Amino acid sequence: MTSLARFPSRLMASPKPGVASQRLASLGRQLSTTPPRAFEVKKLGVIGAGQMGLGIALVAAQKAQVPVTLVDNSQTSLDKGLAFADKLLAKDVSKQKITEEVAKATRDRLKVTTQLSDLSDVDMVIEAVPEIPSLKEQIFAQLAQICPQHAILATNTSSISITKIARATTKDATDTSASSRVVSTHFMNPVPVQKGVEIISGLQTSPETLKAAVAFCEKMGKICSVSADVPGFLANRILMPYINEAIICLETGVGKREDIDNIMKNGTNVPMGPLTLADFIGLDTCLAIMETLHVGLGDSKYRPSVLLRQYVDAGWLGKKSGRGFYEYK
Ligand SMILES: NC(=O)c1ccc[n+]([C@@H]2O[C@H](COP(=O)([O-])OP(=O)(O)OC[C@H]3O[C@@H](n4cnc5c(N)ncnc54)[C@H](O)[C@@H]3O)[C@@H](O)[C@H]2O)c1
Repeated sequence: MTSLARFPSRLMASPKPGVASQRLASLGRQLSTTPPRAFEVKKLGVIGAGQMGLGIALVAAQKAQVPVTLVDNSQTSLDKGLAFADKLLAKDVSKQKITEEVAKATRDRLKVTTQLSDLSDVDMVIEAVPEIPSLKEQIFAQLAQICPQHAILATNTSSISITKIARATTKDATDTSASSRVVSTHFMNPVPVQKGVEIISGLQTSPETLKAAVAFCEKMGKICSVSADVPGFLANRILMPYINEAIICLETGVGKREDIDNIMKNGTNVPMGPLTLADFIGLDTCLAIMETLHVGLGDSKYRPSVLLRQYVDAGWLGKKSGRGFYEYK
């Protein structure tokens, strides 16, 4: 049996990938006209127990009601993540949003491990490790070996090329057996609250993989938007230059941090100002996305603010490190 013959044809990439816009239009047509396939995610793996991974694992366990294996290479992150999950579930019970039975069933579906090899029996994996291209590529190369040959391999990247991440699954670019199953499910922060998910296909991604990703996110109660694999996709192509400009305003003395946040919060009806939002997202993540936009689109208008880089150099990463543009206990 050839390596390709082992894989269901429904998960193979189209042999003739077109330009991003043509592909997006064609995927949109297929999404609306092709009947759903029988692919079902019965078990999920999530990699990275940070703010995004934990949220994805929790919502999948609660809303999609699937068992979740949560992997992190740091036991401290796993302990912290589970403690946070307990806190969120207890809060929902106390507010009568869910019953104690639902909270217990959700918690029982979460299993944690430090071993990536424990993902050998999942139908889908969602990776949420830091926004470092080489780290994601290294993980996807391993996932292609570890996960079952039908498993959807999704990344929560904010801005890195899905095509490039998919490329890391194989040394033979003509073998799309694993790369056709790579897709991006870009959840918004905080995952339990934000409804939107951006779904992005790489050049190798099969339409069936895209559909399966959309179906699972919908099962998690999310509303999907499909965008093309260009740096920043849709959400961060629009959001990050806004945050970066706010930081440049702080850097160049156009306004104080409170004034910058207050005018945007009270003037555009958003729940928080851009500097608070940057702290919430993580300044390292913001810098990584701006760098991807700057390099990937080759336009100086995406140059990261010098102050943003300095804050990251200082380890002032926002809420998660206790200090960013504001101080946190
Ligand atoms: N923070 C946001 O608002 C936001 C929003 C959407 C998407 N994202 C994206 O989600 C991803 C994760 O972001 P985050 O904010 O949750 O980061 P985070 O720093 O909060 O968490 C990352 C986790 O990954 C773990 N990790 C690091 N290396 C690992 C490895 N080799 N194997 C397993 N686990 C490893 C870390 O221990 C940590 O727990 C990034 O790609 C980011 O761009 C972030």
